[in-house]
Amino acid sequence: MSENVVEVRGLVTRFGSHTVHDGLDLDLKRGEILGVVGGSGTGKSVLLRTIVGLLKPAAGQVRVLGQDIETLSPPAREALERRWGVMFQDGALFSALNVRENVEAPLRAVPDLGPEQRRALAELKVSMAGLPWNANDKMPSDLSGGMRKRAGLARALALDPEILFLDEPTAGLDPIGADAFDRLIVELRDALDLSVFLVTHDLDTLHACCDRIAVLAERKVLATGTMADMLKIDHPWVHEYFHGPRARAALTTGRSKESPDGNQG
Ligand SMILES: Nc1ncnc2c1ncn2[C@@H]1O[C@H](COP(=O)(O)OP(=O)(O)OP(=O)(O)O)[C@@H](O)[C@H]1O
Repeated sequence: MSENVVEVRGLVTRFGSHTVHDGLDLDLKRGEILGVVGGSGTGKSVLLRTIVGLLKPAAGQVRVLGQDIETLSPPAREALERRWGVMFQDGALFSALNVRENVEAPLRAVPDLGPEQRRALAELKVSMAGLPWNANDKMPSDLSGGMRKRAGLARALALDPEILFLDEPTAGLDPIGADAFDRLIVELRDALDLSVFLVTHDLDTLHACCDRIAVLAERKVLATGTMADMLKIDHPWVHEYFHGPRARAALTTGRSKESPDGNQG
């Protein structure tokens, strides 16, 4: 039986009187890429932010790598937080730091790591994220959208995480850049034994990367399963999403899991 690296049980999240999740259950299994989909405003990003401890649930439990972040002492919480990396939608880079310095930022929390080692590790992650060597010295404002996302990914990989959280990694990328990013995610999962929680609207990404899909609707996870399972679900939004014109286009022209390795975008 595969181990769950994230377990969400009976989650309730609220902003004032607005209930976003009401009794939501979800698992992320070790080694899988889980695609989290749902209509706009269904709470995909809020779920991600709650799992990584940036938002406090109103009720329910979130366990990551077997631990409930809410119950941990500050040092234990920091130690747990180092075991995952998060890539936010816009890369969330520090605008006053160059790419290398952005990736070095989380490494500053590691004791006994000197400046030279920190620099070398950061440059390694920049290269693993598929950026050219000369990107290290560039400022975020000098990067294309795709390069900013890769820099955000490099920073998420800085501490050798076990879990990678990605919020809409291909949003705003052209199809070739998005295709390359999908392949990079799969390559990194395979090479680094990552478990990946991937929020997306991109049907091509679901086809190309995801082992399982979780659909958020009606304030909970309405269904989880493979793409084949999703195609059988008789719920109006799920049916429209997975059988609509864009879904058909993704099926016929989309990025297949079996595609040969590509270039960076
Ligand atoms: N900090 C906040 N304060 C108040 N409401 C919030 C806050 N963050 C999110 N919300 C609300 O929670 C709901 C879920 O937001 P969330 O960003 O998780 O949606 P989403 O599913 O990721 O949407 P999208 O696909 O459009 O990115 C929305 O109604 C949003 O307005």
